[in-house]
Amino acid sequence: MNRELAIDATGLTKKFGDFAAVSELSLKVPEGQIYGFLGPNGCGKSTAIRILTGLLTPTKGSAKVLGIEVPKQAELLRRQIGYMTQKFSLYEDLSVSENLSFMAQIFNLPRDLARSRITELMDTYRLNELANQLAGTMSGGQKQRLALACACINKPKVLFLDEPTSAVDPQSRRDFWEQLFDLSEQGTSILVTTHYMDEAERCHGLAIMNKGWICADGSPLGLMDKMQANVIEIAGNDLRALKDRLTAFDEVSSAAQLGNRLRVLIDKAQADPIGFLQATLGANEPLQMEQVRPNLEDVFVDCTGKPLPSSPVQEAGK
Ligand SMILES: Nc1ncnc2c1ncn2[C@@H]1O[C@H](COP(=O)(O)OP(=O)(O)OP(=O)(O)O)[C@@H](O)[C@H]1O
Repeated sequence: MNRELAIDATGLTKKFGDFAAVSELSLKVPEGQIYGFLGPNGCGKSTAIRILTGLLTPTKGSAKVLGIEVPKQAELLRRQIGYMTQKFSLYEDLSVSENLSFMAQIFNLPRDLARSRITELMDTYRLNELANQLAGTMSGGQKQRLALACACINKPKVLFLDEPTSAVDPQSRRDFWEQLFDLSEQGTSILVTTHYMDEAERCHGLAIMNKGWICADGSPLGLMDKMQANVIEIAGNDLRALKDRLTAFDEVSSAAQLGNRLRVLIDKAQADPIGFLQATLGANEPLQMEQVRPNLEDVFVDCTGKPLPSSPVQEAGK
């Protein structure tokens, strides 16, 4: 095992009956990095995380997290990781300090150590003034801070965060990411699922999943550079009709309106995308076209709109 990898998964597959929720997933997360896990709803991100945390047994494949094999050594691993799920994993009828004390008990922290750790976490995550408030009465942002504090009670070396920012405002999300970078600097490796492209851009590395398969993996900049489509923005009138016309062509993988512009993804096999569009639309249309830099949303749309690889697992299950 390469000790510089916090997560090292190869060929993980999870089937529920005949349905493969995760197919041949390989994922390498270097120690200390924040790795983003993206993909459409239902593509298998949470299932993959549940396998990596040792909560779910894969149908096929193996993974090592911190050098510990899952699911074989799941109990050993659980003491060294933190897991925050998308539905806040808090006890709503317990106060802030009671939630933290309860987590400390689950991890069998000695009483003195628990006390000092809880004090430290209440300071770090600005929970002191809320110590006696019931978790169920807190705002989304406050609950999120408490959930992160709870997930960190055992000073985890790897943190798994499943859509941790789905219920919080932009400022709270920003603060949350600053806290993740503090943790990363202290050596914690983080795998975080998100549907927000601004969050994805902050990650050191990204894996994008589609229908159980990883369809792209790399740094945000690397993924944008490698994208298999050029991006053209078209300004003009009647963009809804234009969109319908363009998406009928195989070369156009996506067209989406942004204000008074249409953002069009055109297969890189077309060496001259603007020339292609002009020829396609005819010379008498007064349209302004400009080739622009791809962003991560383009990468996401391009990658999740592609056909899936043929799956030996799915074929075997037929
Ligand atoms: N225990 C289960 N039994 C049967 N099917 C399941 C089970 N758990 C997950 N699935 C299915 O596996 C697929 C992947 O689900 P998963 O929750 O991993 O997706 P996700 O990428 O995390 O989605 P989201 O972004 O919406 O949270 C879905 O089709 C889901 O219905």
